[in-house]
Order: sequence, then structure tokens, then C-alpha cells
Amino acid sequence: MNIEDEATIGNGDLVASPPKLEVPEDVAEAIRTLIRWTGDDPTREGLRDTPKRVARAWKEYCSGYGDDPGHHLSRIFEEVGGYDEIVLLRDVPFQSHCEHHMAPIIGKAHIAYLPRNHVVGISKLARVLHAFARRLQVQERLTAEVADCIWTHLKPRGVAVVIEASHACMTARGVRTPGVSMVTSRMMGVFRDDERSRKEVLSLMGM
Ligand SMILES: Nc1nc2c(ncn2[C@@H]2O[C@H](COP(=O)(O)OP(=O)(O)OP(=O)(O)O)[C@@H](O)[C@H]2O)c(=O)[nH]1
Ligand SMILES: [Zn+2]
Repeated sequence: MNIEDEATIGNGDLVASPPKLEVPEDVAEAIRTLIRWTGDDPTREGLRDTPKRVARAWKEYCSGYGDDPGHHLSRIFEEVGGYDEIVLLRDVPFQSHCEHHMAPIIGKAHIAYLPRNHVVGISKLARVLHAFARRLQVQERLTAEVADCIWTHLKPRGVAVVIEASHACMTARGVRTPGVSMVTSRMMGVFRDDERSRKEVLSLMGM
């Protein structure tokens, strides 16, 4: 193995870096046009490879378009020792981009459900979140899509999704107001209909 072709991951293991995606010329040219329009010279040394890097970065930010969120919930576990209380994944960090400015949305999600007959592997809830987040989004739709997906595929007794996020289009440009976070929630089933259940899940989320 050639050490220069490898990338080191957190636990010290070496993994092969993926092959570089081909960037169509019209995509690279669009980015050169943007660089020129904002005031720089896309032919100067430091910017020469930037259009391809930017294009590949955007494919990565938007990789959710190639990811079917419901597919992650297809493997269920029926035998969970009669567990019938809330399952909550708290503080799941995510990144998305707003569809208005294509600026970063950085936040965390709390995803809970009350199982009916079965559960899913807990990582799958985070996979569903990322499949929707890695697209151009508004936070309200992201929140609703995650909740609806769990509701449809798991048919649980309740789903609660709360997302807190900071929008770079508000902090780095425009109104330029740092430190603001937007909070959105979607409650379904018992979490919508029963106040005690809603209070319980919100309290477990630390709200
Ligand atoms: N509701 C909602 N609004 C968002 C989200 N992301 C960005 N926005 C807002 O989308 C709005 C777009 O408003 P416009 O007036 O069309 O765009 P703009 O002139 O760039 O607005 P400013 O950001 O106020 O400068 C802004 O108010 C943004 O803050 C989101 O996830 N949800
Ligand atoms: Zn925006």
C-alpha cells in the first residue's frame, strides 16, 4: 500500500481515499464565473484547482439526493424484551445548506419515537437525518421530513423531532446576527395528542 494514497481516520486505521469524481467542464466554468464576478481572477495559481474542489465539495454537501432515507429503516428488530418506552437519540450533530442562500445550517437534532412492536438500530435514526440534511433545505421541512419518514416506516405510537440550528445566512451575511439559533419541532401520534407524553419527551431532550 502506498502511504500517500491513504487517509488516516480517527482510530488510526488507514483507509484508501476514494477516487476523485470527474467534474464536468460547464460546472467548473460556472464556479470560475462566480469567482470572476465576486472580484478575483480564477486563472491565478491559488484558484486554478478551486472550481473542481468546490464542485466536489458541493456533491458531498448534497449527497443526500442519492440516499433513500426510508431504506435505512427497513431492518427492524422485533425482540426487544417487551421494551415499550421512549427511544431518544439526543444531540445528533448535522450540517445542511439553506435553499435560499446555499449557506451552511449547522445544528443538532433530537429524534425520539415510542415503539409499537419493534425498534430499529439506533444509528439508523442519524442516517435518516443526514439523508435529508445533505440536501438544500429549510429547517422546517428537514424537521418534518425526518419525523414523517420514521412515522411511515416504523409505524410507532409517537414520533418527536426537535432541531436547533444556526444559519450562516443570518450570522455571516444579511442581518449578521451571530449567536441566534432556530428551533423547530414536529410531534406526531401520542406526542402530539397527549400532553404528558409530550412533556416527558421534551424533558428527556433537555428542553
Ligand atoms: N423559515 C426559514 N427561513 C430561512 C431558512 N433558512 C434561511 N431562511 C430565511 O430565508 C429568507 C429569505 O429572504 P429573502 O428576503 O428572499 O432573501 P434576502 O434578501 O437574502 O434576506 P436576508 O437574509 O434578510 O438578507 C431570509 O429571511 C432567511 O433568514 C429556514 O430554514 N427556514
Ligand atoms: Zn439562507
